[in-house]
Amino acid sequence: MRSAYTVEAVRHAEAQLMARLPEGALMQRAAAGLAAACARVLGRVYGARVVLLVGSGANGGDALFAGARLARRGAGVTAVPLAPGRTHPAGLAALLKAGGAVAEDPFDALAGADLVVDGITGIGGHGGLRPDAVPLARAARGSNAVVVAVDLPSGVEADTGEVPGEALRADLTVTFGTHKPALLVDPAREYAGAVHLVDIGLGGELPSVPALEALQHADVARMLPLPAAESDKYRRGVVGVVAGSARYPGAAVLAVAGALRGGAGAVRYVGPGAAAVIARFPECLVSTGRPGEAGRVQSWVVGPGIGEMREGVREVLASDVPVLVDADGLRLLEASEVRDRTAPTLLTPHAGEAAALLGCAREEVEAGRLAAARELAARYGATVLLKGSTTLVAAPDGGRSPVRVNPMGTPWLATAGSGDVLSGLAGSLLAAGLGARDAGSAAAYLHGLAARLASARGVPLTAQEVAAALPAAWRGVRDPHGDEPPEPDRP
Ligand SMILES: NC(=O)C1=CN([C@@H]2O[C@H](COP(=O)(O)OP(=O)(O)OC[C@H]3O[C@@H](n4cnc5c(N)ncnc54)[C@H](OP(=O)(O)O)[C@@H]3O)[C@@H](O)[C@H]2O)[C@@H](O)CC1
Ligand SMILES: Nc1ncnc2c1ncn2[C@@H]1O[C@H](COP(=O)(O)OP(=O)(O)O)[C@@H](O)[C@H]1O
Ligand SMILES: [K+]
Repeated sequence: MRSAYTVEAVRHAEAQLMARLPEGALMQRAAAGLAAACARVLGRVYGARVVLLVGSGANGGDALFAGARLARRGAGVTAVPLAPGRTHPAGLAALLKAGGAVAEDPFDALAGADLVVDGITGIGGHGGLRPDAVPLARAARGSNAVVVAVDLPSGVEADTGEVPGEALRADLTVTFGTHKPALLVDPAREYAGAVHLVDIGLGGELPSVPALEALQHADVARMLPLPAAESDKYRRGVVGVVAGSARYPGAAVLAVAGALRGGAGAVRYVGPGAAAVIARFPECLVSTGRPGEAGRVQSWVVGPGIGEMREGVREVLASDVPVLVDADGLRLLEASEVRDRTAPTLLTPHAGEAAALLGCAREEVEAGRLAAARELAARYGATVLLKGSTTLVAAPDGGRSPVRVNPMGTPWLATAGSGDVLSGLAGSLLAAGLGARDAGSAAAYLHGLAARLASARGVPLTAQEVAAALPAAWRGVRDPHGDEPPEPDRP
């Protein structure tokens, strides 16, 4: 499990640690890790031209001390102080002593740089880049230099992943002690580039519950249901799928395709797509009546492509088993039908659906995903899986459990019907006995991994191919020697 902590938690942990260490020791650890990462990026330090963008806080101090280390190894290092007179004094002195200098013309320096180090703001920054920093950030991005951000790309909000104004776009972010939410949640995550975590000894001082957590292969492998010797199809769990309509028969097929690969012992399909489903999946139990008449299930999935089937949503929400509501189901539900449930509910909106549920604009959800997921979970008393470039899973427990962020996706998933596959898959995991938070986050993980496998080397994928790659994804997470596939190329 990887985790991310808020600024408050980081500052508290740093204070505890600093109280036991000589003054400046922590910053030296950070600077050493930063300089080593810069040296790896440069390949050859001697003769390299390095420009430091230096803000008024300790983030600038890190940049200056790392610059001093690079200067001692023969790099030509110049600093661009953004708040002259408030530059970290010891850091600046160290840089000058090591042979570095203050840049005479910042834009000339940036134009000729091999490496730019962004030390404008870290966890203390708020409100986006200030006007004087904007042209420098743009010049850095417009140069041929590799841009390395210190702790965070300057201009992003550490705790939320929001980007309120302009921010600096980095190729690599070297972060200290722990990830911060902004490094895992879009839009900020986009600005960070690759992320390298430097251990500065903070681990033991951080609280046991982080703000965010991201599953890894081993975590998912532990959650996935395995049939035991005594299992039969009913004990493994039956998932009921209410999906599709005359207008969208494909949604029924795709949701069932996901459900068949989620570990439940049987899939019951209920709705007008029964003929299409049985033609494609003879292993599915189908009926055309009402959900309440279809026989017992251990979970329901309701919503993909159901059009105006309001009655189906109402009936399923009135049941006493876990329910996943997706797509049209989210439009048709009454908030009280969700809030009054005693069994778990998992809502799986994309940003547009989340905006409709919250009564705000889609852009607002996309700009503040973390806040939107938490707010939805609180308002509906349901677990919320917010889909999109960053998929988040928030539980309705007032922040007691960390929000899960899915590290395993690919923009190739932005293809029609892939959400239907996800809903079936997550519903199947619910039927197999996983809690809503685990079912949602494990499903998003497998779904993302399947998509990465199916789109390997940059091949467009279809929703059916995502479903077909799910067995390979299960195998992948279960393989103790399996490598996690690299992040797909981002445009
Ligand atoms: N604590 C530790 O032990 C360790 C900390 N470490 C490092 O310290 C970093 C945190 O340092 P920090 O607290 O000094 O804040 P920081 O991110 O440098 O920025 C705040 C300064 O910027 C200013 N400012 C604010 N907003 C701004 C904006 N939009 N645009 C421009 N300026 C803006 C604000 O001044 P203002 O002008 O508002 O008075 C303030 O002076 C952390 O990220 C890590 O890198 C490591 O060395 C490990 C040990
Ligand atoms: N830019 C993106 N990057 C990564 N994943 C994405 C992106 N856009 C969409 N997705 C994923 O693709 C799926 C799309 O689901 P959804 O929006 O419900 O589409 P549909 O209704 O067509 O099935 C979700 O799993 C979502 O997280
Ligand atoms: K920075």
